[in-house]
Amino acid sequence: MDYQKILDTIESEMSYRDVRGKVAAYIPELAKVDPKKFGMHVYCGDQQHFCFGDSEENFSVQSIAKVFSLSMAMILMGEDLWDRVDVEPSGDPFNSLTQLEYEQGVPRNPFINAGALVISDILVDQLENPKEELLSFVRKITDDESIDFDKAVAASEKATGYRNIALVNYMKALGNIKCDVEPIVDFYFHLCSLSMSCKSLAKAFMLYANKGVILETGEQVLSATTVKRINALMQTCGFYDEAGEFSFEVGLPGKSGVGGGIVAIHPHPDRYSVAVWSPILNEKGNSELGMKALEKFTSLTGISVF
Ligand SMILES: NC(=O)CC[C@H](N)C(=O)O
Repeated sequence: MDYQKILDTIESEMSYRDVRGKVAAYIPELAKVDPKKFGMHVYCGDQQHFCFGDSEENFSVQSIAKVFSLSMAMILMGEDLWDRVDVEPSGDPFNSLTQLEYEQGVPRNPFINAGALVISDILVDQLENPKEELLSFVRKITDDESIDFDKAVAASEKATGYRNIALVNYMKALGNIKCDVEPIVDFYFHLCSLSMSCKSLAKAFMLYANKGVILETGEQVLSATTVKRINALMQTCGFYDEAGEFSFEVGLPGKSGVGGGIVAIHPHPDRYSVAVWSPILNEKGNSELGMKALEKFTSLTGISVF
């Protein structure tokens, strides 16, 4: 498979000029990002890298990081986790409050904000230094000690994070939050502020394409069952109320973030991970050009899970 040729085709045929959406503005720091940015990176099971454009520039990964916090919570809690958060697509926007009222404060899945906030509560409750341990986990699976939070993005989201603070308060009232609200949202805003590139995301997500084993070292970090569950959740819930559309167009488990990044994986044995970044979002909060680029990628490679 000539991945570089396929990426070159995508780069030459697609542009930010083809899309109409807008860069996320509800987090003021994200509104400053250049909408013209476009990069893509593929990492394969034989450790080959292919890329184009701004693939090595760091951006705010936002909700993509919810996959890392979920992984850590599954290591800590195993199947008991599912008493606190469900595994169903929500069909609602990522920051919605409505389902919580008639579902007694149990979020539909770990990738909507409510679910990721319950996961944050678990990590804050059970870990000595949750932010440091999150960084250690991500640095280890990426083999990159330079990965860090973007403090300006975390502060910007904290200053405007009324909905997320409301979600935690509401779930606390319904008995599904143990810790104080402040440390939970502080952890969550730092989680979302993680700054990574397409290259580092593709490296990190090879773990999920490779049955929980770090490709380069052979270390088993997550069990095969855990990875099966996380990939299933990425497939069914990774794009909120556009999860069906992403499955339909791209056909891979994946996760998006309002920073304009998308990462997707093809599991063992034809393993690859692919990350794309274009900050212009569609109305569902997913990268408009990123989705189109991934649709083209799986059409041209002919490799998707379906
Ligand atoms: N979809 C996203 O990337 C949302 C994450 C963002 N930090 C929020 O809580 O609103």
